[in-house]
Amino acid sequence: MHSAGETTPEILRAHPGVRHAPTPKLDLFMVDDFLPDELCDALIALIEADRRPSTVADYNGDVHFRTSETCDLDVTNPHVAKLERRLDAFHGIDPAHGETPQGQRYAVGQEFKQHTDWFNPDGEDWERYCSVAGQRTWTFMIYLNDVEAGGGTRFKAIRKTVQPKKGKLLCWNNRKPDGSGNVNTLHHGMKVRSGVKYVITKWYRERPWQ
Ligand SMILES: O=C(O)CCC(=O)C(=O)O
Ligand SMILES: [Fe+2]
Repeated sequence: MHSAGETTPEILRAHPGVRHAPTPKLDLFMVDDFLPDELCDALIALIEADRRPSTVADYNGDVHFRTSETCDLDVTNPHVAKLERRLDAFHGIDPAHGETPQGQRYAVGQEFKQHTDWFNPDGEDWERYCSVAGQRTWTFMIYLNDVEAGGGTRFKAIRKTVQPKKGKLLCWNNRKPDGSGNVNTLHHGMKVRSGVKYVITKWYRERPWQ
């Protein structure tokens, strides 16, 4: 059995074309062509139209840690609703556990340095971000375009860099089997060298988000 904020490797692997990174260190999955090109283009247009500087939790003093821009997507928009339905059908997680989906935009030279998506229970922002809905469980990330150069997502613990590809989904479990944060999920949204990079990020929580 798994809880409402969860999915399982078995559920994910049941879909055609899903690849599982061959490592015991974390559960990481990829699938190409998860979103059709037209939907990627529509989501890029939404990100272009409404973006703000990205923020971080537990600020570490490095103003260059996350230099991208973020868009809080409007879930009443039909393209965003389509994205959400596609995700729901894929992972089976109760949609109530999902945070508002975001778009991220990286221009040349922008990056998100190595971090985990789970929050540090001893960190100063735990109360602010996790007191109601709890820890992040799963991360779903979708590349919305092909990037000319750079912009890969690097998982150092398994020496793997995932290259952006239009419509490709990447997802992973942020926790170890005992529910605590898995440091092997540390990842780096690497600098874009040429072109612009757009991604969707959708995070799930242990308890309902809203
Ligand atoms: O852009 C990437 O490749 C990684 C994005 C990311 O890690 C995040 O938004 O949490
Ligand atoms: Fe991340």
